[in-house]
Amino acid sequence: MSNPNDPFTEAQREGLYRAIFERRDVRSQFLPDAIPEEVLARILRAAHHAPSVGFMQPWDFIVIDSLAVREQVLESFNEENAKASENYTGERQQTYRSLKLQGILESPINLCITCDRSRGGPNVLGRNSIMEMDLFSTCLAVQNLWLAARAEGIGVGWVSILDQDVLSNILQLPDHVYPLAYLCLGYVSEFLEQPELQSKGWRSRLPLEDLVHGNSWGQPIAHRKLEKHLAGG
Ligand SMILES: Cc1cc2c(cc1C)N(C[C@H](O)[C@H](O)[C@H](O)COP(=O)(O)O)c1[nH]c(=O)[nH]c(=O)c1N2
Repeated sequence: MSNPNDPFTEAQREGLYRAIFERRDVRSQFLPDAIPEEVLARILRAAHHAPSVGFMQPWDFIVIDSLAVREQVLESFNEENAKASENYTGERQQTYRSLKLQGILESPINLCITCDRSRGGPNVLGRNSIMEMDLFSTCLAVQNLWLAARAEGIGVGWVSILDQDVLSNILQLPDHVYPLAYLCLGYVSEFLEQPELQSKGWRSRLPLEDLVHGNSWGQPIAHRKLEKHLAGG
């Protein structure tokens, strides 16, 4: 049992922040190398230790290595991606079409993290007014997995350009189970230094100092001397 007054050592803190800042969404850099079972088990355990509303633990993890299943998912991606590209015109559309937004076949494992909306019965502590809390909890499992994978040298890419009903059908999910995150996992040739959407000129990181407000929307926080520490994104 760890002592609550026992802070992490500097090296432990650095490791945690390294995972946070060097985590990337991966789609172009996957290697075909298999992920050892014990490593996969470790990152799944990290996901399972996420916080959840009422300790509901609404997640399941569908580990997909079947090429046939992945090809069906890719077909849904291609359809939805073609529609998405129609949201843009001109140069922006060309840039959109040049982006690689999934690594479904290149990665050795796909993982669907689902949210069982009925787990624990109809009354879940903390999910009485805001019913989406189970979905938010499942997102935290995704983030835990993403960070643990980074620490293991494994890249993760989230593919959301999918029709969720088609995906549910492919994976034969029951009605009360929501396919929250479709992820591609694998070792990588490199972790990019910055988000691929930034390096490809699609969108940049916003300045953190513009996003932190004092007391109410738009109020400066200068009086807290916090502002000078926020510069640098
Ligand atoms: C809920 C959700 C859904 C998606 C994503 C992320 C999240 C959180 N991202 C990845 C996204 O583009 C990426 O996280 C940002 O561009 C920031 O880059 P890094 O994750 O820091 O590398 C993503 N990327 C992609 O290529 N195809 C996709 O369908 C999606 N979908």
